[in-house]
Amino acid sequence: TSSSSPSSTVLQPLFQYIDEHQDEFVQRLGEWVAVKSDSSDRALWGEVQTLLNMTADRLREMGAQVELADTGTQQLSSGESVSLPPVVLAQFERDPNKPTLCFYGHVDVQPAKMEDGWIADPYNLTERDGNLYGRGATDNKGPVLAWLHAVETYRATKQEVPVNLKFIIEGMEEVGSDGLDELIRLRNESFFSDVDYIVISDNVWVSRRPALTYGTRGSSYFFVEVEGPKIDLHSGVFGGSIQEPMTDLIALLGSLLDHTGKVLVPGLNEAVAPLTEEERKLYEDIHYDLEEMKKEIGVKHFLQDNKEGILMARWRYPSLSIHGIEGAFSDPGSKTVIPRRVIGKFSVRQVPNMEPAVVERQVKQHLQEVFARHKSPNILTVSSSVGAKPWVADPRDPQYIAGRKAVKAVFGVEPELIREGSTIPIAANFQEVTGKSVMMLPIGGHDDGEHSQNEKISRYNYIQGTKLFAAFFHELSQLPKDP
Ligand SMILES: NCC(=O)N[C@@H](Cc1c[nH]cn1)C(=O)O
Ligand SMILES: [Zn+2]
Ligand SMILES: [Zn+2]
Repeated sequence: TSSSSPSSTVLQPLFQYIDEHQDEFVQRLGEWVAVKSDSSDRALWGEVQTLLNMTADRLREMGAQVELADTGTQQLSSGESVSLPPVVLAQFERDPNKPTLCFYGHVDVQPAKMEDGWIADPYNLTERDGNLYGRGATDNKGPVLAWLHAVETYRATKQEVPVNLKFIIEGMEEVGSDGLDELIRLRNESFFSDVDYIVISDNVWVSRRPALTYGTRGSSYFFVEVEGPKIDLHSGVFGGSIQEPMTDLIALLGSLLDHTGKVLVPGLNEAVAPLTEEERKLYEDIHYDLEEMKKEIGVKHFLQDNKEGILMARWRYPSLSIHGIEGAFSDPGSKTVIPRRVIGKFSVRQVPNMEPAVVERQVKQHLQEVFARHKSPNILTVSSSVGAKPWVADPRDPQYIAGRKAVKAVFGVEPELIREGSTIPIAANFQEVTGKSVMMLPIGGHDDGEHSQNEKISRYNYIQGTKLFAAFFHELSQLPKDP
């Protein structure tokens, strides 16, 4: 059995199979990218469901027992309620002598349109210079498939998978994982009862070095609606005589943060966990090339002037980003309109020890106070969604030892220990509700452009990442058993 063999003997045939089947793995990624599973657009939830079905079918073909679990309904602002896409829960045959690993991932994506500046159709996976371009290539279809292919590799090479495996795959992550927290609570005593480790691969490295991730920021998403006249108006006719909704909105949005990036909502920064010396030291060893990163994203300078400052701003301090204005005139040309109703959209990334419910209250109160000072006749409505908590794990947990060994086996280097600025809405729930060890094992490159135009994963990362997951199963099975 694998438990008595040296790692290289076990892993070599697996790695060879992965190398030899890489074109099939890329082709399957193409089939998945072609499904427009954009969860932010309710009209595309059918596509989300299609991809969840494809995932379920693939898992069944590999021998898993699969359930498409109901996650309830979502209440729309109109009062109507709509059924949420289900969640794929899969489990392979269980051996009580093996540790149990549960992988969580998502198959929904952010929106993508050619006119946003994509070089090729975002839903047609395109390979150029060793990179596989397409929406969801790295976030998160590529990594989800890499886990499936790692299992397939063991089966195809007739090696016993050395861990018990469970999969939880959803289609609503990009909009806050609606319904998933409740499902986890409901299944805590059943599906999760025998799980030892939960692993997520939904982020990217921070440099060219592989990484293990032990924290994510939380997030609350806000909608600030300002409603004025009952119809859009001619700015030449009415301009100067009415208080315009857009002017109110811009003032509200402008009150949220200053030019240094500091969030100006009273009380919001007070909860932030103080920086300890031990934590500060962790940042010293991380590789991060400021100059390269500036070139890559096309900025002249960052708000901080050193590596530690930038990474801390991304991982351990809150931030506020303004995303867009619905109802504003945004087409090319010069329409001289006064929009009657506009909705500003922004989100606040949160860190330990911030609480989304508290942040949401503070933000709403701040906006209402600013608006009241303007004495506007317009109507202000502020609502929020997502409400995801930050997550931080203990990187000394045994799962991180297995992760480190797997990285070493595939890439020949030690991984960096990093945190992540984006949000996995369910990560903190996994840890709090199930009490299990949670780790993120990313395979995406630092320049993959999650959520951006021309998102990609490199063929190298996709294929080596598949090997990493195959090696991780093995290394996890080699950890000393609990006394
Ligand atoms: N790959 C993780 C990711 O992109 N998560 C989203 C989740 C989210 C947060 N607020 C709304 N959706 C992210 O933007 O971090
Ligand atoms: Zn993701
Ligand atoms: Zn994402």
